[in-house]
Amino acid sequence: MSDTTIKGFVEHITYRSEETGYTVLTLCADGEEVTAVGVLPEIGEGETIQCEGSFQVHATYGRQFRIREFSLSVPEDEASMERYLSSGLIKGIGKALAHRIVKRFGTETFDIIEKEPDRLAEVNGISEKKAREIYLQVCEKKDQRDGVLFLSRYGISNTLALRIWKAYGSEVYRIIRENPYRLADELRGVGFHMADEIARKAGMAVDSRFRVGSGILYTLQLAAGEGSLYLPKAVLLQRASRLLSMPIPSQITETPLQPEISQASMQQGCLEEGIQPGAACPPVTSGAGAACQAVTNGAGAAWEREQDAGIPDSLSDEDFFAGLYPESVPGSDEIREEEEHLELLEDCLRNLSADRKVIIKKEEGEERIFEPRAYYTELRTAKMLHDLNITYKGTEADSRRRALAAARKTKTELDERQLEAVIRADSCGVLILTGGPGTGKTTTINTMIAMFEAEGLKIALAAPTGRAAKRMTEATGHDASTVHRLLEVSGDPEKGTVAFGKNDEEPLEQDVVIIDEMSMVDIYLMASLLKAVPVGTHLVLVGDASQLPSVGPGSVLRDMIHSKILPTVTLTTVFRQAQESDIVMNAHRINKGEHPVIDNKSRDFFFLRRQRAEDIIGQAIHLVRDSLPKYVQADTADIQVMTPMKKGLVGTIRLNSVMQQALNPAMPRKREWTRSDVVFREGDRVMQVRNNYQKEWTIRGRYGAVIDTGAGIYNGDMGVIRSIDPLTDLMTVEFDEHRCVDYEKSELDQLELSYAVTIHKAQGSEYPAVIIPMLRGPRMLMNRNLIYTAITRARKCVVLIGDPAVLDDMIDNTMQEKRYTTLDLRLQECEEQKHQQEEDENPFAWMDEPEADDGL
Ligand SMILES: Nc1ncnc2c1ncn2[C@@H]1O[C@H](COP(=O)(O)OP(=O)(O)OP(=O)(O)O)[C@@H](O)[C@H]1O
Repeated sequence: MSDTTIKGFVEHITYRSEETGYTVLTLCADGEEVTAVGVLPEIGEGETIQCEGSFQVHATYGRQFRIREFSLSVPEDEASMERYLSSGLIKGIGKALAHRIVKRFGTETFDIIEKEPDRLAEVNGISEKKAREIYLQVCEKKDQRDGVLFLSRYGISNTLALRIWKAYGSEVYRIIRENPYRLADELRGVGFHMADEIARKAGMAVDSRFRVGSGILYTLQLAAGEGSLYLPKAVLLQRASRLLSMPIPSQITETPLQPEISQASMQQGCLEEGIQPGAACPPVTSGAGAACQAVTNGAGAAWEREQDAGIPDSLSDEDFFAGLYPESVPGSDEIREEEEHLELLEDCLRNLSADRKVIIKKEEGEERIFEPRAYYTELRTAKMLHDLNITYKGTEADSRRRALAAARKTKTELDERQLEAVIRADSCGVLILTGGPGTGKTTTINTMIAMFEAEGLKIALAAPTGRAAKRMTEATGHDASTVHRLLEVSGDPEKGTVAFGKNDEEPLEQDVVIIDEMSMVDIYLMASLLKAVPVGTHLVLVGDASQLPSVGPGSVLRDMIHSKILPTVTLTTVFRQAQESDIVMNAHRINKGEHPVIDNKSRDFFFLRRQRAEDIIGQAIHLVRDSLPKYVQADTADIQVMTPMKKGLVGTIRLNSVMQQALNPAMPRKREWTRSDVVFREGDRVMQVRNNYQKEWTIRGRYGAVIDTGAGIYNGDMGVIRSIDPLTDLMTVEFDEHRCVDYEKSELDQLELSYAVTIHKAQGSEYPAVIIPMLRGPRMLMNRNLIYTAITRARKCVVLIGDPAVLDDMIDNTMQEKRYTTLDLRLQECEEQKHQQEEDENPFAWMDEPEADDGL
């Protein structure tokens, strides 16, 4: 059908998607009403537009005009002008005033507004000030629309274009012409690839310094997404070259994976050295320490994100790693090209450093490149931890007495290390308590609480996720909150506007702060926490360093332990004995690289051999629906299937769809909503997938009376869809403790079906029974760390279903992606500085230093 041009004013906007800009509107053109559809920037009713496109007949909606090209016109006749001014687009002008303005100036109205705005004051009811405001608004609207239209030509969505316009205003034309990469470097939501596409359309050279510089910064951001806080220069330049599709200089190579130094081996070291009662310096996990670098498993979280970014299911290890290595030996031309390229990269890196966009540090035999925020956050975190880590001198004997009294009061038989931990929590500013499942961490925390309470101290308990906080509350009998809630978070983390009410100016008032599940705390949350903890507070950090690391950047728990600067007690005795819990014993075996016996003679650890994905899923459904609830005396909703991946034959996407059909099939009386092919049905199990601090919840009594209200639904919170109300257009989800939350359709992106969840998402939660499909997946993901984390989520029963060889391979696979972090090094630097300072102040102090105080 041939293109036509129509011009008219927007009489009514029937529908508009803010996300895509898709708009359905009624256009009044030559006295005729036309339904027009197309992707348009933000326009208002009353505006005059000119559109190019064609008339088509839609099967349901009939004849409509499909807009291909679009431009805004200044209203030309008096009626359009009046309509525009009174449409509400210009604040402060209503119908009557618009009428008076147009009556006064006629068809020259817009000329007057733009060129002689002062004359608006001639109209009754318009002061000079108001005239100026009208002028500014009209100009601003016009400029904004022109800007958005200009950006849309580069394929930028309207919503994003509007944000770009708000950030740069009319400077955007120059930015696009000179350096579109600024958008990627400075604005959330604009990635390097988008800026690169804009630059390509704007005709920018591929070896432009702006492009290379932006590529380097983007490479650092990607590394942060995988958990790293810096990259060694060689690694950075190689990854950046790959991103920029430029030759990879053969002078630089990267080792992407390396064996994990497991918690077990760290503990082994500790066992050998032991924690000698009376050791002068704080006992630390060591042994493997010298060899142990800040290595953590970032692979999983990163892999999950990459899956979301569209990596095909079928990607094999070979495919994945193929991209990581140079393919062939270069010839002389290629070598020259590589050299030039290396020079360009180095030069751009120097410029970034001069502009303070990166920090380059030479340490430990290499050059390291940090984003300034990452560098200073680690540095400040180390400094704050170091400052907090005071030893209350001369109190050791008192601390021991208090710890023993608390143990007596709670009728707890503490072993040597547990007692050591309680004493150090009292005598030190910072204590790290670490150990695997069943090693008595909770018991130790409870004794600490009793001790601090007896001293009349105020205690705060917190954990990184809602579920972990709930578990902490149950285990201690004391209220625990999320760390975010403790710090009185406000704002929206998705938009990067998080603020904490508790900080260095308004610190926490409690005398003792105990944080559980520390393995999930990333460096930024840690820094925010420490800011709010004043020196003199007792900070107790509890966690299992063998669990998956935090989703966010950093390797906080492991680095703190590895630094050997902070008092650390590692619990290694497993108190839950084999006859009582094979889950715990097997988890410890797996952590040490041993293979559990899978003869199904256990009461809580089972392996069901199945080869085909269909059989695995069928078996999982049978267990969830029929056998496990009775076996562990729990609700069907408490039996959790957890799997390594989102995609694939037994990934969460597929499992959720199949399990939904089996456990909560469609029925005429069950209402449902659909979002991106996923059906959300009344009765479905769902999980909140991001923190929403503002989301309000209500608890109602039997007859609907409100019993309690509050705000905050967190990433990982699980619930059931209770109702979908067609009248209010709201979906009500009931979370733990009967907290009911209403969701609008547009908020469905905050929820996912949760019949099956990824192991990463289940981190920090516990369930009565856990089912884990064992089917082959990417080796990078399927490692010991992951299976250890999955198994330790179960309280009463674990059922693995699939191929036993997969379990064996996971246990043997200790390869994981390296997280580049330096909190340990910074802590050591703080300590060195302290010694140096002491030495400078009194260079002969060592001469009259007493013999090492045994501390206890
Ligand atoms: N010193 C001890 N002597 C005997 N039993 C103990 C001792 N300490 C803890 N226990 C028992 O061992 C079991 C596990 O202890 P606890 O729950 O404190 O460990 P945990 O490390 O917190 O475990 P998880 O990480 O699995 O929650 C509990 O039944 C507890 O009563």
